Amino acid sequence: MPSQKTDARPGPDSPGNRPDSVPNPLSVRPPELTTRDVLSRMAREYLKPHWRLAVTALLASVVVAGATGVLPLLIKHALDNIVGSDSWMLMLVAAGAIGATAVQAIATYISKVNMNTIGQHIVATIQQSMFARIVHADLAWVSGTHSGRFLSSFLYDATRVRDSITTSIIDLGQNFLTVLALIGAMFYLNWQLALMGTTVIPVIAVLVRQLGRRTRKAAKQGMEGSGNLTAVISEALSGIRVVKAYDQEETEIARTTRRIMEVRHHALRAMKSRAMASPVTGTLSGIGIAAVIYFGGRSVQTGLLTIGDLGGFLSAMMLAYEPLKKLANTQTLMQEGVAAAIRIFPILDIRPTIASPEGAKKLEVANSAIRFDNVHFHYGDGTPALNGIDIEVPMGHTVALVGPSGSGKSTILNLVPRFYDPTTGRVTIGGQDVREVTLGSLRAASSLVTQEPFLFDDTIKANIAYGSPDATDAEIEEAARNAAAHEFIAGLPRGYETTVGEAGFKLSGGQRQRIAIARAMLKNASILLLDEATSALDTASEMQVQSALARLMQGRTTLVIAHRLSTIKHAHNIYVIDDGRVVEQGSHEELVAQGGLYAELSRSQFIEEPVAGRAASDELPQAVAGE
Ligand SMILES: Nc1ncnc2c1ncn2[C@@H]1O[C@H](COP(=O)(O)OP(=O)(O)OP(=O)(O)O)[C@@H](O)[C@H]1O
Repeated sequence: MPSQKTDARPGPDSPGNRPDSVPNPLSVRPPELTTRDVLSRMAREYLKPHWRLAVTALLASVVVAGATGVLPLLIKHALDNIVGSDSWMLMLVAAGAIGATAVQAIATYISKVNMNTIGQHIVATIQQSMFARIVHADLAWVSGTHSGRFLSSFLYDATRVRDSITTSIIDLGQNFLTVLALIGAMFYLNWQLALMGTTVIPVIAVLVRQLGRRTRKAAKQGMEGSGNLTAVISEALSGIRVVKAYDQEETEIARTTRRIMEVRHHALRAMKSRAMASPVTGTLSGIGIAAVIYFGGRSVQTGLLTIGDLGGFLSAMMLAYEPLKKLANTQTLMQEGVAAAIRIFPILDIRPTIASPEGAKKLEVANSAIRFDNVHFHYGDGTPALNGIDIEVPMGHTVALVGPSGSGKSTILNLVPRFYDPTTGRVTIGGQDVREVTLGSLRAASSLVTQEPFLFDDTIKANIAYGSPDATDAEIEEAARNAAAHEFIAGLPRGYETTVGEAGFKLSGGQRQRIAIARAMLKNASILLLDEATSALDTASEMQVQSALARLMQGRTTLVIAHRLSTIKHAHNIYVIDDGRVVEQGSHEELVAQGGLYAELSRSQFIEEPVAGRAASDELPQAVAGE
């Protein structure tokens, strides 16, 4: 489980002070891919697995196109036979028209159902693989990106990719073939008129291509805007208490409104260039039809064409108008899909650097002693956090990390389960480099209890059993008893089946802590990583949490970040960290006697504690050390 503290780090949380736009790794990547690259990758990854459905849809499209292409010829015969008064032939032509439209309807149904089936598979596949990539990605990458942006990619970008793939098959396939069949019919009826009527098509193609480019740009900006919008909304909602406490509702509304307006602006631009496709196609087709009416009409008058030829020809042109318009829209829709895919691909391409090396063995936990050997570490942005750390936690011992805020304590803790890897130096457990064992066995060997434990929106039972899916009810209850949580859980209306609500909101801080301790109890790992709670629990609650922790520490190799020195007086060893270095180490008494940083911290806390009403917790250190 990622440390809450680390995740919460980006950005100060004082409202009104934040930049309007948080850097977004999803948009920072330059879109160096061409439309062709994107389309061929989309086809390879999403269409290929469903090629049978796609081929059936395409065959159905050929039938639709063929049946549509026959209609102008039937109209020609109908008109010629009206003039020639052949009622038998007329009936036959009418029957033919019914047959052609019926075939067209059935084939359209088949192609639509197939393509929509593919479309749903595509969305599900994209969302599934995106989520898997994000969950497996390095913590540094995930915590550097606002979750709202992932949500926007999940919800909007994935469906846009689906739409562009399904549309390109239906429209490019069916409409293109239909237009082709109708052009064929025109040439069959009269090639000179056909040449005249189709000269507008290349002009339409060029103009529509231009519009497609504009749509893609607007769509890309719109998607980035949607990402920013989901980010600000989810941030405002998750920090709603701070928003209210600082009376910043209006600021948040204004910030979100700016984002909404931005999205609206881009959506309108995309819509306008998309909407332009229809009038462009319509006007140019109209010019073509007008030319055919005039010159075709003249040919009928001079006897070069029959009335059927002209009627059939005009109906072919009219029938071509709708698919031509859709074909024009396809270009813009496809460009929206390309823009969405360009945002999705970087997520799908994430390869975690923190992973099990090939052929790695499982961690042997018979000896769970932890060692940090000359560990240096800096974060991705270059911030040096650790400068040559040497720490030893003998098996079964409790070692505490103490130091001013920002000195590097959490960073040290995060290196044990490999949330991050040292820049140089190494971390070992029982002599095994943590980078050389399987990640699964490493994470299974340790339990992490954070300052503000995260609870899922699920039952208390499921929260305790998180990470121990095979635990029986009796084991869950035993863990809760050891964590001093059973009593309050049993007092809840639905006991262990009570849902804790979004992020455990309905429970008190101390109760949440004890559920997290029960979770760690149940996991029963030999290493315990503890970021001690600083939140002001009331004295009774704090005593319960502390005694639960003391039981949890018993017999485990424990590395604890101590914010309150009274609780670690009896730790086996205390390391004082300052500016990413170990500046002092020893027992509480030794460190106090040294008169250094620890003694200073100790003095300041001694002065503050009675004020904070925490005198009672001084009774606890013996229990906390688990001795
Ligand atoms: N994700 C991060 N990206 C960049 N810098 C970070 C990140 N997390 C921590 N830092 C920086 O690394 C240094 C050490 O931070 P760390 O959280 O380890 O300190 P800490 O001793 O645990 O502080 P505190 O007691 O306030 O929790 C600080 O300068 C901090 O600003």
